[in-house]
Amino acid sequence: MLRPRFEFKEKSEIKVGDWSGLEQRGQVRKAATTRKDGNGVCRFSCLQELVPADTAAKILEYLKKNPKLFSSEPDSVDKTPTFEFYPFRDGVWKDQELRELLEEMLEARILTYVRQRYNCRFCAASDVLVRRYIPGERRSHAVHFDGHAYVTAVLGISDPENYQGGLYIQPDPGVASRTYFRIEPGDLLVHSFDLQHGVHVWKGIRYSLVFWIKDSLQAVREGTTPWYHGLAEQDDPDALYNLAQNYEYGLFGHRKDISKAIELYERSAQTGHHFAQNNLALVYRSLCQNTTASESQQLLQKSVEWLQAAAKAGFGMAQKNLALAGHSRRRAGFLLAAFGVAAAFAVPLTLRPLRRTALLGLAVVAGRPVAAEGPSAEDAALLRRAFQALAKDPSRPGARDELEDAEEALTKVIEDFDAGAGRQDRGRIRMARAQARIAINDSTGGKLPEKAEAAVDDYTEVVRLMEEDPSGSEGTFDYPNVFVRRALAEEEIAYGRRDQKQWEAAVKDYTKAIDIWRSRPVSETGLGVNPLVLNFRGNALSQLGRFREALQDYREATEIFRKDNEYSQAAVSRCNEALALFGADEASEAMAILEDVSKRDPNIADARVALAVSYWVSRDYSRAEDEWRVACENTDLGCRSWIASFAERPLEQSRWEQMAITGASGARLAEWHGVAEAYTNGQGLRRDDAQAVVWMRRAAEQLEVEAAYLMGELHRQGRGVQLSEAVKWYLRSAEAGFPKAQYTLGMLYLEGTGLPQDSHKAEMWLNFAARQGHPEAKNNIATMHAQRGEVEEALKIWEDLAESGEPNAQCNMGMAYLRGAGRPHDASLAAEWLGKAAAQGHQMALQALAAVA
Ligand SMILES: O=C(O)CCC(=O)C(=O)O
Ligand SMILES: [Fe+2]
Repeated sequence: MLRPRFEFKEKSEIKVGDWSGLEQRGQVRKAATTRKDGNGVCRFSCLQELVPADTAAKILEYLKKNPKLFSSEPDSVDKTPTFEFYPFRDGVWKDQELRELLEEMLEARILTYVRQRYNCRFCAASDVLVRRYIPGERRSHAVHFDGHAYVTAVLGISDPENYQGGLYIQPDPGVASRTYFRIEPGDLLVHSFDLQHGVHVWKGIRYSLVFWIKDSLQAVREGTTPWYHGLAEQDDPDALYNLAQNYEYGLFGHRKDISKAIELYERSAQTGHHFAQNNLALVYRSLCQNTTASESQQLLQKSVEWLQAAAKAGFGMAQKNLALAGHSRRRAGFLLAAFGVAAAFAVPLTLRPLRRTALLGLAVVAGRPVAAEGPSAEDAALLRRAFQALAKDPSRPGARDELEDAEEALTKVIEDFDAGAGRQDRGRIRMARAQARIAINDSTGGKLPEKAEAAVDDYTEVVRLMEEDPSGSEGTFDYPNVFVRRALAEEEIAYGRRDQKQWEAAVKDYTKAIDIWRSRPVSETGLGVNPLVLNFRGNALSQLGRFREALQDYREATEIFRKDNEYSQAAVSRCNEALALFGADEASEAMAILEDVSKRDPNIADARVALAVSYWVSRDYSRAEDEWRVACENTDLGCRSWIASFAERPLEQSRWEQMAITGASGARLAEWHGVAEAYTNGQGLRRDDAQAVVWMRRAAEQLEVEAAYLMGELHRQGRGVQLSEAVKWYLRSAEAGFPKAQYTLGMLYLEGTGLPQDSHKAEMWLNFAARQGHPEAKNNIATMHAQRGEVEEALKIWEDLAESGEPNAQCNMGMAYLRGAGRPHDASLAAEWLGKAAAQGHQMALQALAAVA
């Protein structure tokens, strides 16, 4: 494909020291300008063969011969490896070979030219670095400014015939304004700190050599950026932005000073600087944590407004952040992790259990069984299919048959495999069967409560397995989750059989989970009590008429949601609180809360629904209908049937009255519970999701590699992206070198989900991800080696992973030493590794350790 190329219009002969040749000059207008910033153009130039082409060739040869020079340390910005190498750092040469090739060139030509052109007599080089872009590794450097360098010079060393794309400039916020430079080996491209640029190598191999130059030797020595101060005073938008960043992070000799950063970002953002707008939005958002609820709301408002400004201008990074804005860490991870029933399908079910199942069969070191026989090939295939069925949308046509097959298959695997399997694996398969059973019940609209009962039995068995070894299970995140899932299954029985006792069982299980969360310091797990589960317990307590206790749960949930800036979730909790207040005969307080909620956030359908019910009961039909209408504009949840019930007013009146405030609130709450649950499962938030998808897609279309990956994740979270589209974006992101996308794509090929099953491609992508340090990909690759009897390769990877603390790998190392498989037998090393794995709750290691002792 042809990428638009930047064409230099001005060309002239110049002399630089002993060199004379062609200087090409170009310029672009900047997106953000002020009157005082030198009329808003950015100039740059390219010197043809300033460095002899054969020197460039020698450099390239040296780099290709020494791939180890490149660091695979993660980038501070996107956390994927940088693949950069610094032969010259902070003014000091580190690599003799390149010094010999470059030192003279740097002094006599590069710096001489820069001093001339940029009118800075004392310019000095601070760093020289090499970047490489090769297949499987990162292929892009997102659009940016070189904030730490006054001037940057890029020396071409790869033949542009050997790659597509490369270094581009992007004058506007949007990707459409991108044009690529063609840089021949030996050519030097020179630009200043205010050039918006990036790199995307579409195909082939590219190495580049970058010189970072500061305006004085002192700035090099001290690692500072003095040129911004004067420019910022003149309101130069780029200087303001770069300086703000220095204050935000405490970089380049600046002490960290958030208010200073905000002041500078604001000034830059006002001029239309989309980077400043984006960063400012993120700073505002991060400040929410330490303020009161109302201040938080204001900050969030400002944050979203700036993101919208930049996103609407077409800036991909801001579009991605805007898509993420409604969903903080707790919501995204927490909500999905905590649910059984409907959200179970939103959890990235496919990959995790599959990885485990892969490991199940592969729990071998050197081809020998560790603690268990793997499942037979037939059973492994059954497992795979069952997990695939579970990962799909349960409301699709034909789901029920597939789910029943899955239940049957999992039952068979349990029968075949249980005796030999480790405790964790037995637990996993039962969790999956319980999920299948719940899904079957759900697919009939709750008409098969016996399936929910059978699921409860599965969860009970999982609890038993976990409790066989409390030290191993208490530490895992799964343990409280099993109780939550069992409670949700009990609720299904309660509905299906109208069995009040089941509500008590559910309360008990929620309590167990909540108590476990409470007993764990937040500093350790980073999670604390799941506020959604507090809501669930509140609902179950309400079902039992224990409104006072329910109130406490709802109020605590509200507090937690507010701390997390989850205002719409907090509003749902407050609606619940209001309903419990009705139940407790505190109608006026309840109404006050509902009115407050709907005033603050008119889009919270929950409050409208509750208000409608209240008005209805007080026979104020027209206000009731108004509230309903607004509610229905915000959710299509059951609205049609409810709207219909308005039409049959006389008939339905008694039903509403039954649900009424002073009457049998149980029934009303049951109805309500359905609404609330649908909300927390994300269905009621469809509008937000739609927005998120729209912005995320735009960002992905701008080749934001993370946004492309996140499009796939939105599919997995069941948030409005089709599998076929998700696969397309995973592929794009993976091809651009994003490790998480490479891993996911590998797993999709392995499973044959959304793509034809292909184990070669699977291994290729997993390998790319593994080479970039993705731990789960490394683990899977090691397992694949072990399966093929390539013991040494497997152990090399496991050793590395084990040292970084990965428990599976630690267990495998322990077993290798224990068995003398691939490593000399060594009981003490074996005990050491097994002990480390066991300390992290690794079941197999615990068993092996017990056997050793
Ligand atoms: O690879 C290149 O040509 C330049 C990379 C770049 O922009 C940077 O490292 O800041
Ligand atoms: Fe750069």
